[in-house]
Amino acid sequence: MSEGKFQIGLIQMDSGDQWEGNRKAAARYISQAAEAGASLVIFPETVDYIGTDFRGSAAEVPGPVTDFFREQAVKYGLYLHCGSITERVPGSLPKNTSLVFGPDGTILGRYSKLHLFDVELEEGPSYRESDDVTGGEDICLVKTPLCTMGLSVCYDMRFPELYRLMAGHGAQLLVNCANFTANTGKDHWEPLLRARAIENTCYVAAVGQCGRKPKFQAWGHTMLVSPWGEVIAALENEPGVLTGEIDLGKLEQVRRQIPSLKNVREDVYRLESRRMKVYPEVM
Ligand SMILES: O=C([O-])CC(=O)C(=O)O
Repeated sequence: MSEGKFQIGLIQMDSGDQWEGNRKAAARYISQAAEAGASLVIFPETVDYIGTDFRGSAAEVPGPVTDFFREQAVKYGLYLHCGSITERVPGSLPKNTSLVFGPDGTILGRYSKLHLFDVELEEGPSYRESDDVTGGEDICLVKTPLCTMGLSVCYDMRFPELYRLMAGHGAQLLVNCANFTANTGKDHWEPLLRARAIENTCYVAAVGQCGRKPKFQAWGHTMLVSPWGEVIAALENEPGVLTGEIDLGKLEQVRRQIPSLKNVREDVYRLESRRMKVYPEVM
């Protein structure tokens, strides 16, 4: 790995309702990503379970499911974002929670999906994620020796203020782990990802679920986008590993050309975060 450059491995999964099968697939893909030289591996949303009983499947975080990911991070000596897990929350609905592990197994960051997918589509079912899940409370930035990551999950992608806040606080890589619907994804997925990359001059790593889910067809199309907005690499709708290079030198080059993060008119308008957590926690 040369200065400011590293390989990232994005793992597109077709998770079902059996953790054992999902775990075996995850183990296989992570070994492929490590073999391809990835220093950071990222999984998609609800990696451990996709079925009809999210509440029943909820697990402790950290707990046995996330222990698997921690062990894999240590085994291969890499940074690992576990996608998200349905987190059991005593006395409340579960949360949709991500953990980031360091190569020594330390938890470096924790984020729960803020925006819940409560929508009515004309040509498709309606979704009420808030019937099953409760939203998180904090924005999450994770500083690692590789880069600074801003975390998000799926529908969060439609809320540009979240990403601008994370970029304004130092994010270089905006991560979205998703289980996007094909109905919306065919028109919205790529434009949203490229817009978040361009407007924030950040890399975007968006890691999807693929295949048929109980309520919808998942869109897949895991994608790595450059700070200039180019699609560096993408998958279609099969499970697998997408690898690509993150080059912070290129990011700086784009920011020198288009310093939009600096050209903000704070005298006219201002975005404010009430709850920003920066990991390792310094605030
Ligand atoms: O499932 C989600 O959270 C988001 C999604 O498909 C969309 O925004 O179209």
